[in-house]
Amino acid sequence: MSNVFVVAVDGPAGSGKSSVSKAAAKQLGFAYLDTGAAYRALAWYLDDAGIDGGNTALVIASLPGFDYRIGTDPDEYFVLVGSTEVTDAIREPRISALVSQVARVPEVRTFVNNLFRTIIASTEKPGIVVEGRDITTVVAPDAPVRILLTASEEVRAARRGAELTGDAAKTAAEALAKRDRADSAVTEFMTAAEGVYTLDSTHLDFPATIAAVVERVHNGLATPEPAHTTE
Ligand SMILES: Nc1ncnc2c1ncn2[C@@H]1O[C@H](COP(=O)(O)OP(=O)(O)OP(=O)(O)O)[C@@H](O)[C@H]1O
Ligand SMILES: Nc1ccn([C@@H]2O[C@H](COP(=O)(O)O)[C@@H](O)[C@H]2O)c(=O)n1
Repeated sequence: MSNVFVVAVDGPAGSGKSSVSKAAAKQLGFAYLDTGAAYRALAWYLDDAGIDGGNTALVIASLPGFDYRIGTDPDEYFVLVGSTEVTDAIREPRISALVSQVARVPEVRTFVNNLFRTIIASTEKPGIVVEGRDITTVVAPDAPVRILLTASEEVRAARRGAELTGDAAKTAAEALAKRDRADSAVTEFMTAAEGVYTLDSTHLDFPATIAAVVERVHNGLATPEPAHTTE
């Protein structure tokens, strides 16, 4: 049984899950697991093979051949499908537009969740920050620190838009809202589940958001596990 300290972070698209989680993991000396990358890599793999991601039977049949690896060192992040590095390719708007239809397939979710649990259990660092949409509720509901990282849709769109210019910014904002709508039909990440702390970064800058996550972890580390009693 692994003693790794799990920090579970969920939230909508563009809420800062990956950038904040990665930075927090670096500060804490923890590993970092980006779960969205697995869904993105599967969407890339299907697209590359010319398989329609909307064809559920074909998607399920493709799972045994999906050879996926991800780096969990926050300083050396990479994503591999077979021997192909897809770290950047899976961020392309084309893949973002395809990913939700793959993520809605229950067999896909079971497949990747098993992968995530294996990765978490084999972490060699004292802790791991795991981010996605259903980490606080499905993948690691018993994590000692569970956070729903959110921000208003306008602020998330503006932050994404700041990475782009002109029409690309508008298109990205629309794509972000569309993806949240599709993903919301499958997982609940707009409202925190019971016991999950909501961190709203709408009015927080990047360093303050990271500090808020790190502080929760320090508090969690300082809180002893409840004593087991025998009757
Ligand atoms: N508190 C913050 N203040 C300002 N910018 C922020 C803040 N948090 C995150 N950002 C910026 O917002 C953008 C989106 O963040 P990020 O890519 O980490 O989101 P995400 O939730 O992982 O998105 P996705 O689900 O689409 O992968 C990035 O440019 C990031 O640097
Ligand atoms: N736990 C998760 C994580 C992700 N998804 C799906 O993957 C897509 C990409 O995720 P990003 O975090 O990289 O934006 C996301 O839009 C979801 O469709 C998921 O279902 N569960």
